[in-house]
Amino acid sequence: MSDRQSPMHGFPTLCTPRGPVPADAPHWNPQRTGSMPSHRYRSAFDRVDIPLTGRTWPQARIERAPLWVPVDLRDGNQALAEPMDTPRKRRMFDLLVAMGFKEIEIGYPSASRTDFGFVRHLAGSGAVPDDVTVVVFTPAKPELIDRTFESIEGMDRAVVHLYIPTAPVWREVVLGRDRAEVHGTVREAARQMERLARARPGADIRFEFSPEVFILTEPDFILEICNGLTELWDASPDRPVIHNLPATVEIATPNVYADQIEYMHRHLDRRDSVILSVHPHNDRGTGTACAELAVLAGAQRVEGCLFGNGERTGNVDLVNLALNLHAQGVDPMIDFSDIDEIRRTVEYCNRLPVPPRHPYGGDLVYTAFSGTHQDAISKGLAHHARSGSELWSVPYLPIDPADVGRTYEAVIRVNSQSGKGGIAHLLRSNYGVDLPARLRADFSRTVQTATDDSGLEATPKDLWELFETTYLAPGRDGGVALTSWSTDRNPAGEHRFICTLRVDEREGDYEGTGNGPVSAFTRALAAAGIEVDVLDFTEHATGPGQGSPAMAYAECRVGGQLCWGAGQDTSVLTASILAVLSAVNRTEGAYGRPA
Ligand SMILES: CC(=O)SCCNC(=O)CCNC(=O)[C@H](O)C(C)(C)COP(=O)(O)OP(=O)(O)OC[C@H]1O[C@@H](n2cnc3c(N)ncnc32)[C@H](O)[C@@H]1OP(=O)(O)O
Ligand SMILES: CC(C)C(=O)C(=O)O
Repeated sequence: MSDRQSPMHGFPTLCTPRGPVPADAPHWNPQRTGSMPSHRYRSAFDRVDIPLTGRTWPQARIERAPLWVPVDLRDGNQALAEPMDTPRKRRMFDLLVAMGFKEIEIGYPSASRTDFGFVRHLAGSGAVPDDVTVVVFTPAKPELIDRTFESIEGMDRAVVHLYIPTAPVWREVVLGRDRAEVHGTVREAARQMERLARARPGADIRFEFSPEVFILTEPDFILEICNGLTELWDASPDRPVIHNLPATVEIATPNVYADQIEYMHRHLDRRDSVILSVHPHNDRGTGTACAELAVLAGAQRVEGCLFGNGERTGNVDLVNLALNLHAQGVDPMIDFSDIDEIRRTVEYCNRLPVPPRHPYGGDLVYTAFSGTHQDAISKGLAHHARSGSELWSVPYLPIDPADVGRTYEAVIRVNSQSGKGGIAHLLRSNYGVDLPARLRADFSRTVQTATDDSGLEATPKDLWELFETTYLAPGRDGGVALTSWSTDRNPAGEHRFICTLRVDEREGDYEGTGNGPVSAFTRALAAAGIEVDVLDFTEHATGPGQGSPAMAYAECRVGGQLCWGAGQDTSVLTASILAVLSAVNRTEGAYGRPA
């Protein structure tokens, strides 16, 4: 293909390996330009410098779950208009324990009486299992560090989490201190923590440090402070320090965060004595990607919140992250077997709703409305059931909804975008009604007209009622009705159908013979002047056991027109007769239905 014929002809690439598109690059995009004041912002590459060469994270794979640390009770809580009270905090804490989290940040005890009170409540309640460690958060202020240690008095174990702003704008504008002064404050705070911990020889108190807005801080300054703390706290493999590197406010594409984490992973001292932790937020909507790439780059611990609550657009969503691993065949080490109960508890504690499209937990995430998706899911589920394989590969469903306690009922829902596959699936799974292939197409036209008219979703009950009025009712009370009937069979095997038929209010007695009761019935109809050919006929039981009603379907040619009918009865023969009668009565312009 010559360059001229290429569909890409005239479209310059939008990025270069080293920087932005040159200013003199041709304008190719026909949309309106210059309507947004984008010149007021700088590229992340002009704000951060990462001296990483030979990055390895793009080739890595996540093979084990990192240590997940929920911060719902601290970072999540500080973002709520109405912070959690002690009962709500306790509900959240108990949920996190029940799900299997082993390290849980429980608050900022020096911030408020409520936070302090909750830590004291946990200290005295016996609610912290032996294999769970709580984390308490403190700024680098002496009186607040004292108060933080007061809050954990009597606890066997805890992580005390120190933070300080380190990024240039925060140093200069918020703290009003230079690098040396910030470093000095951190060291003072760290020494105080060490003293206070040493004064409690019976307790296992470990330390965590977060340089706030790590992603905007000079890498050499981060290393200076973190390596200084590793030494000062004398971290060892038995008593590692946690260095938590937050993307406090996301500013760049996730690959940039990955580079920043890999750089730290390679340059932090006493690496075997450091737990490298990350704390992404979601300002660009890429918190999950940042956390995943950070783990590829060497992070071992991830802080986040359930369903992504947290400051502004939220902390990274631990449900999303952990179930992403599950969907890749990696055990997330957290129990999501009743995701709806988890969601209800989180909604109660945060007083915030989880949106219906939220990954893995939203109301609609295992639901298909559109016809082709429904068809594929329905076939996929049936294939999966037949195959007996444990491996999940059902189209459009990244995980088995049953893994998170969802049923298949909500997977397929019908509206005007739906097709015959989904409709048939709902009738089969809810009512045991297994429509023959051509009847599916016939009925789906009726459903589409109804849902187009109403603009609403049709529930399985709505579908059943529509099926009943469309196919079953005409067999029972149409223009042609059976007042009474009986069948018998002579010794030669020939069937006889004897009946009283009411045709348009006139009653008469008729009889027909054939090689089966249904063909004998069509002869009786012919005797009454109604010409019927049965072209296709099927029947099945609608449930297990002898008493379950039978459903029969008949595709008939009635006076030259093709028409489907259906009948239901505990007797297969009665269901079959009703199906033929339904087709007769459904024929346009014939015996009741207007043309
Ligand atoms: C990114 C994060 O999530 S950080 C955590 C943020 N969380 C919260 O703020 C929730 C709880 N906080 C609070 O309840 C209050 O901020 C308190 C009680 C802790 C402190 O309240 P106040 O004493 O009124 O101070 P205020 O909230 O205005 O804090 C700002 C002061 O702390 C300083 N500061 C901010 N962070 C830190 C820190 N990590 N270490 C030391 N000083 C800090 C600021 O420079 C400012 O100092 P200044 O008063 O000398 O200008
Ligand atoms: C201080 C840290 C842990 C934090 O909450 C953040 O940066 O978002």
